[in-house]
Amino acid sequence: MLDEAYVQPEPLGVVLIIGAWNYPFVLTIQPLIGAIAAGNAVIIKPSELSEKTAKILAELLPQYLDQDLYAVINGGVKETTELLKQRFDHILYTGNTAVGKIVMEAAAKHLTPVTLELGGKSPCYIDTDCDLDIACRRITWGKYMNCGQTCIAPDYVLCEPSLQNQIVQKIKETVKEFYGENIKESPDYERIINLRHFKRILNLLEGQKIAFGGETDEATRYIAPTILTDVDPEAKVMQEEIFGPILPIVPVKNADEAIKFINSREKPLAFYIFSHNDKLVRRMIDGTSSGGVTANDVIMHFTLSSLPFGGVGSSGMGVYHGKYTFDTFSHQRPCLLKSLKREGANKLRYPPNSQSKVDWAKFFLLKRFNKGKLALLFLAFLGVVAAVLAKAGYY
Ligand SMILES: NC(=O)C1=CN([C@@H]2O[C@H](COP(=O)(O)OP(=O)(O)OC[C@H]3O[C@@H](n4cnc5c(N)ncnc54)[C@H](O)[C@@H]3O)[C@@H](O)[C@H]2O)C=CC1
Ligand SMILES: CCCCCCCCCCCC(=O)O
Repeated sequence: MLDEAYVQPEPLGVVLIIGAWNYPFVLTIQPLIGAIAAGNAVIIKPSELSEKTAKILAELLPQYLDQDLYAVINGGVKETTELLKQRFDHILYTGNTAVGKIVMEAAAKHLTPVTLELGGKSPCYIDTDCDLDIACRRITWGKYMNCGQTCIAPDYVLCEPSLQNQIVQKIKETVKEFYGENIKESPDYERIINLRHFKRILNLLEGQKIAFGGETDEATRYIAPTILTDVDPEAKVMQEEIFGPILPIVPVKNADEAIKFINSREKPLAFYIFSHNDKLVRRMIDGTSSGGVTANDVIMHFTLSSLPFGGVGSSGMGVYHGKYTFDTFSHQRPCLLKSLKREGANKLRYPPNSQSKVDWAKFFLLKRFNKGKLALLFLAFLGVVAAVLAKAGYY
């Protein structure tokens, strides 16, 4: 009661931020802002795949930030491997799970804490009690934005079989509304980052029932917005994160089967539920685990700086965004400031021990938690009297 207790955040030291290519600016600058706010020095390693952004970051940042404290290092696997041999005070890595393990292993050698922003297959459940027009419009936006190369894009849809054809029809109409008759010509429809990823995504289409889309062009790395129906949970397209504009629909009997389906797989980065039924939404949230959730929309939880963003299990560890970025890059140092006075009150914890000391300790430490409201009030009153007496110098 008479001491001062507080938490003082302190900078960790030197932070390494390793970014990914799909949103190359935001995925480096957003953590950088929090790391600076928390008082750290930072090394940024942008993705070599988005080479133009990497180059611009290396050109621009030194013009605005102290070069001794904030450095941009560009390079690929060789350079990053070399960087990871150094001792950092925190590493925030965004990218695929396999490399996440490499980063964590390298960090472990120096006991460096890590935040791993990884990926996964984010499911999207559409309930029968739902405004399908709105649901499909929002899903179309979140799935085909950046050509499906978004870590929290809805990876696949789970719904009752009766909804499948309606969903295909409505997404088809929305694609036309968003990108026009000739999607290839739309300035709003992107391309796949490189040939390796283009071929990887094409490979996922093999043997699948294409209900919409499916057109591709290797020369421009174009893959049309595509929907697959009646997808077998064992199919290749259901084994890895798609990270491209392909939306498989896996029919399930009901919400319970959807929950079981989700829980039988690795924990996803995001989970989306579309339903008018609030109870069902809560039940599905309670019955599953994922990095984050948005109900009746997709992607949007990422945009709230009041919410922590991050994965769980194989979709990552640790969180950032808003104040959470500051916390991630700080040590929360608990401080208790006592005075050298009032030594009498401390006798209770010093030897020699006695039953009466134990009884008093129990009274102060344990019993107060078991008291009713009146007793608590009385204890609070006693506390105030004790404090006043102590202040007045009687203690
Ligand atoms: N949780 C999140 O916030 C986000 C997660 N992602 C996930 O990232 C994945 C896509 O990114 P990637 O293709 O991995 O991006 P990437 O190929 O750009 O790699 C990410 C970073 O890891 C570095 N790297 C690659 N191989 C390495 C190695 N062997 N050793 C050390 N460093 C290495 C790269 O230089 C790059 O800076 C998807 O799974 C996606 O879901 C993407 C964006 C956001
Ligand atoms: C108001 C609309 C704002 C849309 C922002 C979308 C940002 C998506 C970033 C997803 C994260 C990622 O894949 O790296």
